[in-house]
Amino acid sequence: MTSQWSAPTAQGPVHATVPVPGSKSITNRALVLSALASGGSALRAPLRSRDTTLMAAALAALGVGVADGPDGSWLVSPGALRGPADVDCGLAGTVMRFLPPAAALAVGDVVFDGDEHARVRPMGTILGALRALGADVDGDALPFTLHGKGGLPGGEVVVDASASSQFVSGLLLSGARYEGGVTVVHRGEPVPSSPHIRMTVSMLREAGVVVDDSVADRWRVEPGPIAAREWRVEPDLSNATPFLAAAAVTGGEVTIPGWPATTTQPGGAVRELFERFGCAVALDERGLTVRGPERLSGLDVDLRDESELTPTVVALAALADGPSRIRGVAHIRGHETDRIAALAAEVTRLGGAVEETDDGLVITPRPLRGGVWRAYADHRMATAGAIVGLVVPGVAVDDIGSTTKTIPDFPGMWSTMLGAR
Ligand SMILES: O=C(O)C1=C[C@@H](OP(=O)(O)O)[C@@H](O)[C@H](O)C1
Ligand SMILES: C=C(OP(=O)(O)O)C(=O)O
Repeated sequence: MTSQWSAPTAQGPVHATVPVPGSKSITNRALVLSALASGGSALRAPLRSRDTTLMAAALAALGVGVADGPDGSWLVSPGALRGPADVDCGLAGTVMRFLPPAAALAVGDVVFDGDEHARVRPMGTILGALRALGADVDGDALPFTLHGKGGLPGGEVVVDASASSQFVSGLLLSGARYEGGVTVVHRGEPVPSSPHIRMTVSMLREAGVVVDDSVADRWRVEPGPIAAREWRVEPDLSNATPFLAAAAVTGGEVTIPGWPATTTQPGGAVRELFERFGCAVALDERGLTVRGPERLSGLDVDLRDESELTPTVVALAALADGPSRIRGVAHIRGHETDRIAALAAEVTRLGGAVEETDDGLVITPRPLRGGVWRAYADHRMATAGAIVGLVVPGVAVDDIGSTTKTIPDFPGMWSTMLGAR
C-alpha cells in the first residue's frame, strides 16, 4: 500500500535532538550470527523495521527461536535449520544476500521471493558462488529455491562483487559453519560499500570466528563455532542523515544522541560530508551535532564507500549554492531502485538540473518548485523528498510508507523534529 504525504515546510531553522533507531546493517548481521551460534544470544536496541522483522521471520521459518525480550530486545535461540520454508525478502538486500548462504545449512527446500522491485536486484553472483561451494540452488534471481542438504563443503570461490558488497558479507557470515570454511576472492571493478565488509569481519571476530582479511580483495573464514553473545546495536547513522540534513538546509542545529565514537558503519563518514557542504559538525557527550550554514556549498565527492548516503547527498546538493558531482556509485542502479535515474528524474521534475553519468550524477542547483516526488518504493528516495520539502513548499512524497523498510515511524519522527524548539 502506498501513502502520499505532504512534506512539511520548515517554518524557520530546525533545532532538535533526534534519537534514531538501531542500525539495519548491524541488526541483520547480529540476527544471522546469533541464529548460527552455539547457544542463545541477545540483541539489545535492535532495529525493528520491515527489513529486520523479515530477517527474524525468515530465521523463525527455518527453525530458529526469535523471541521478544525486555525493552525491545530480541532473544535468539539457534535450532537445527530445516525446510520446507518460504522466505519473504521484501526489498531487503541484507535478507536476500545474507540468508541463502545460511539456508544452505538447512535440510529441505527453502523458497525465496520478495517484492516486485526485489526481483530485479542482482543475485546471480551469490547464487553462483553458493553453487560453486556445493549448494543446490535453482535460478539466478528472486524467486529461487535452495535445496538444502544440511551442510556445505565450502572452500574457495572467486566472485565479481562489484555490484554489491553484500555478496561478500553474505558468504562470510555463514562461512564458519561450512566444512572447509570459506575463502572469497573478488575479481572485477572495485567492491563498493567496503565499510560494510569491515563491519562483517569485525562482527565475526567479536563472535570468536577467525577471519584473515590481510590480502586485498580476499577474505578467509576458518571453520569453527560462532559464539553466542550479547549484541548492542548502534543507532543507524545512515538513517540519521535526513535529520542532520534538516539542520543543514534550514541553517538550524540537529543533534543525534548516542553517536558512537568509532564505528564500522559508513555513516561514520557523515561528519566529513556535512563539513564539506559548509556545516559545522561537533561530536561530544551530547552526540553528533550538525549546524547548518547560511548557504550550502556544492561538492565533488566519491561515495563508493558510503553509497547508501547518495540520496541524502543529492537532496543537499540540489539545494546548495554551487554545482556538485557524485562519483563512484554506478552500482546503486541495483539498489532498491535505479537510484541514479530516480534521483535525476525527481530533482529534474521539480525544476532542478541533473545529469546522469556512468558512475553518478552532476547536479546544478536551480530554484525548485513543489510537486509530487516519487519514492519508487525506496526508503531513501522518500527521505530525500522530505529534505527537499523542508525548503520547497508544496512537495508531496508519493509513498512515505516505503520508509518503514528501515525506520518504523519516519513521518512521526519528522514532525516531532519540526515541532521541537
Ligand atoms: O551490508 C550491508 O548492510 C549493506 C551494504 C551496502 O550494500 P551495497 O554494497 O549493495 O551498496 C549498503 O548500501 C546497504 O544499505 C547495506
Ligand atoms: C541499499 C540499501 O539497502 P539494502 O540493504 O536493501 O541493499 C539501503 O538501505 O540504502
